[in-house]
Amino acid sequence: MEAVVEATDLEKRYGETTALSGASVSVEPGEVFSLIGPNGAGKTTLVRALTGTTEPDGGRARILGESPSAVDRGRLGVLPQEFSPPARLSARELLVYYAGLYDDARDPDDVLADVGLVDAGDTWYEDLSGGQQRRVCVGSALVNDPDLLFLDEPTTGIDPAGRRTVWRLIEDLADGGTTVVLTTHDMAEAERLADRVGLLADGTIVAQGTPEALVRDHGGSSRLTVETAADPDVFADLEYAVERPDRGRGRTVDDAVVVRDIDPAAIGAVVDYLEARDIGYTGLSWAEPDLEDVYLTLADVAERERTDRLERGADESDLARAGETA
Ligand SMILES: Nc1ncnc2c1ncn2[C@@H]1O[C@H](COP(=O)(O)OP(=O)(O)OP(=O)(O)O)[C@@H](O)[C@H]1O
Repeated sequence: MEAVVEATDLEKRYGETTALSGASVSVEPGEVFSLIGPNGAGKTTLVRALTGTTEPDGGRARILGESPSAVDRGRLGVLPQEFSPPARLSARELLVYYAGLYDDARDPDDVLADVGLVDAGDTWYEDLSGGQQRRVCVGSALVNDPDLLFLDEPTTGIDPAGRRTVWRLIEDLADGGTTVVLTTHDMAEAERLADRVGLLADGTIVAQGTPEALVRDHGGSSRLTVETAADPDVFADLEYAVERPDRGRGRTVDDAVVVRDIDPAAIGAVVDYLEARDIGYTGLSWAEPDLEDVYLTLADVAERERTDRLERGADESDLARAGETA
């Protein structure tokens, strides 16, 4: 089956900044594909290159079998990260307005219901809460019942209940065959919605796969977190690896330790160990690795590689300068 989204080696530079450095991604019909990655990794730029709002400097992008700028706009839905509709139109009027841009649009009231805003339909956009505003924006990307939907951080600023409304909406769309590409910083969102996840770092996809495969390959081991100020050394006689929790980028916390690769059935033995040695603790929690662990591990590796590259670059230019003056 032909991919609905096909990006090959996309490059994009803004002056000195490289936003995309060979990003390749392929999304199958009906898939929900989530792009995750640190701030500035290039997610929005990739979405913009794929939706025809920015022209890449290199590589090739195709969506729905066409170049992004040539694709039938009636088949495409786009929610940009920054989107400011007219402030003095009500939620309903905005959806009516956007629906009017298409020949065969959905009933705006149905869209209003889908995004959970029937009660706020007559409120001016500027008087809606931030989360309600974002939901109207999500609705505006759906009015044409697109075959392919790009959502750039759709749930940012939306409260937990509203976020679930949007998640269910995306799930229903996917069940109905819509292909969805979404960017998010919410790992629970990616894990719940995405068939596949692509982690973008430094303008390139450093890992992609189903959430399960990514967790298996990069998530590390299960962990038992013990909230204690005790030094990890006091756990030396325990038959498990014990360390301070890593909060990413080399940062650790000092009021907890993590017991690695431990079966839930063995938690009792750890409690016995703590009690026998009179080691004070205020809580215990066990967790399997998840997408957040994958994210923290891979983003950390990418960041270290970037720093190394920058340092090597600085060394090389120092050498070149030294060569010039010699
Ligand atoms: N129009 C622009 N002009 C100049 N630089 C830009 C422009 N758009 C993006 N950039 C730069 O390109 C890089 C990638 O930005 P991009 O917005 O794609 O990242 P992102 O992964 O979406 O980040 P975030 O998670 O913060 O939304 C950043 O360094 C950004 O500053």
